[in-house]
Amino acid sequence: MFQHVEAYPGDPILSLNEAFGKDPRTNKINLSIGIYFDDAGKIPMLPSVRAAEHKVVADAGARPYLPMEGAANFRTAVQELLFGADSAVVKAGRVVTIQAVGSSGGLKVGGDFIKRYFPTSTMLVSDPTWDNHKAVFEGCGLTVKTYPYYDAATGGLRFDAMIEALKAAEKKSIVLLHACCHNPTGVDLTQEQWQQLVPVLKERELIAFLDLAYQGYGDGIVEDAYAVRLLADQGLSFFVANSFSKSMSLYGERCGALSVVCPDAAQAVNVLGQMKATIRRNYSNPPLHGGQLVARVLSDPELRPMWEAEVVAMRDRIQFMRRKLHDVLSAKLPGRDFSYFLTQRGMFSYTGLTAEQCDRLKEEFGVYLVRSGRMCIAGLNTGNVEATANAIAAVLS
Ligand SMILES: Cc1[nH+]cc(COP(=O)(O)O)c(/C=N/[C@@H](CC(=O)O)C(=O)O)c1O
Repeated sequence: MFQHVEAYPGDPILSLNEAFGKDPRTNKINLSIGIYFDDAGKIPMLPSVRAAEHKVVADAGARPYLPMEGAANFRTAVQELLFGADSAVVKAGRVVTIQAVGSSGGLKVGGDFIKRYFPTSTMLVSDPTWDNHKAVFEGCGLTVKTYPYYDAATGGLRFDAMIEALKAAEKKSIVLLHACCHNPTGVDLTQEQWQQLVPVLKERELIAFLDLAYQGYGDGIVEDAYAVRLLADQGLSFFVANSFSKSMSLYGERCGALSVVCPDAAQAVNVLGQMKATIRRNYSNPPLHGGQLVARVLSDPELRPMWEAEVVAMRDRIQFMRRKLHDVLSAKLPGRDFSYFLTQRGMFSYTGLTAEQCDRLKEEFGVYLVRSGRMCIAGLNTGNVEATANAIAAVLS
């Protein structure tokens, strides 16, 4: 019956993380999956989220289906977080926001919507990009191609090449852009470069699809929404998927959203309607609990500042570990340049380590990086940074 079903090779990130979990070594170090671990190596339950959960559980009652588009309080809170409390596009009724099953669900719903209404459009993603972007959008039936992005020679951005490629892109191409904290490279556009990108998007009638999975891990919660607010202020229509997995440490609660900025309120009504239909065809309606935690944290005057301070602390700890690893490695291998750990931002750094070197790190030292050479800095802590540096020094020597 299923003889033709081929074996699953595993996911480059999630299956590696599962392998880490099964690894019996007590000195193993997980720098693979994009999860924030605290200095004790644990996934935190943020105090603001715990307090919200107490309130939500105290008020909890029946568990009805949510509307296809999700809970109204969640959707409103997301719009304020992404676009700002005084957003003109929100006030004009031009923004559609749906609650999704993680931002992965938002990407999928967005991809299905695009396939139906822009059937000949190509999806352009950065080279490289998050491992699952290509799979999600190809799963929607879209053709996925890349635009130049990462400069392996400098550890930075090939901005000119990126712009040239987008200037040559077919009209109505969809351009996937990481709003901040690029995965896997940690290399972001500057605000000036975002400003230079806008006229190219307009001239070529390109449709931006922003992925904002790490809001707060770059420069700050508001600062990391810069690209979203710039494109909205500049009158562009675009998509933005956002996640609370990392910013609220709610990974397994699957809390994300998809927003679409439309040209006018009338079109927004129909876009919302067809988003609902697309959701119904995918998973019918989103989960209740996690979204209510998010809505409570974002809207509660006591919990919101608590959460914002918690995000600062997570960002600062990652920055501290970036500096620590840079210093320890530089001391061990003085001739090598590890400055990319300091210039790259957010949760990841692109180490330039080969797949074979990553294999050695895992097999010989129990240090897990994604085979692309991506390192999740948030997996580093004061207890494992020396061992990590020793392992990297060994495979580089
Ligand atoms: C850019 C990006 N977008 C979306 C997601 C999915 O987020 P969620 O809201 O939980 O559905 C992730 C997750 N990335 C990490 C985990 C994973 O691969 O699923 C990672 O890159 O390790 C991203 O890195």
